[in-house]
Amino acid sequence: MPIHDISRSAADLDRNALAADLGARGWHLVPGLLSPARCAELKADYAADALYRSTISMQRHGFGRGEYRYYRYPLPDLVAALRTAFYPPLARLANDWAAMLGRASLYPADHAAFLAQCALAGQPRPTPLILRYGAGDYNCLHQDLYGELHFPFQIAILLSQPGADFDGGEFILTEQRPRMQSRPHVVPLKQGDAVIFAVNEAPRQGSRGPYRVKLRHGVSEIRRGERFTLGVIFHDAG
Ligand SMILES: O=C(O)CCC(=O)C(=O)O
Ligand SMILES: [Fe+2]
Repeated sequence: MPIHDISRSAADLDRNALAADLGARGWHLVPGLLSPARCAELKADYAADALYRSTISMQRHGFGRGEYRYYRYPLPDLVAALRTAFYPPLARLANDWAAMLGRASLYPADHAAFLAQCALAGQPRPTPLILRYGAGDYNCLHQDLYGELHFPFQIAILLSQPGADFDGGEFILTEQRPRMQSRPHVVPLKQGDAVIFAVNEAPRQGSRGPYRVKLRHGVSEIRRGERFTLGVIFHDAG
């Protein structure tokens, strides 16, 4: 599968819009990152057991309702390409955020170096995953932290077509602001669109200096049909 267009999409990211969107609301939309054909291929491979290291029933864990599967190493080329290509521009912003939050610059320039840090920190297991929801399923608001070491941004790509393959199933993001009520976002995703969002916290500039907001994401109930998502998380798991 040719993957050069994934690198081009990452290189074409509008850095200013990325920083502005993530800073102001915690998410940035990348329309049409994956073609319908690629979405179809990823969905068809949901049944290919050899590709996955584990399968999680969300209901059993109290995470909601639905199922997801973690890919094993070596990742499918496309999934690996997404991580490799989108990491560098996001790492630059991650280091800017770390500075704003008063931390030392932590993230190396390329993803392989960051994965080596994860492995050294006892987090060697791959985290990219594919999620499948049917009617009545949903994903509770959560954060994908898999250990001490985490990268501040992740990507979710909608593989199904809203209105055709499924109804309902909106991608939801909430910002919990200190001593204030939480602010909800519904991210308008079409098939193949990607949302880049903050994993844990985001720095904000207040009138009395910088403060932090906590972010969580989830999916509202799928009312009809079947909905698949590809989740690209940059840190590995313990
Ligand atoms: O299905 C979705 O849109 C959300 C998936 C998710 O929680 C993730 O990619 O981390
Ligand atoms: Fe998630």
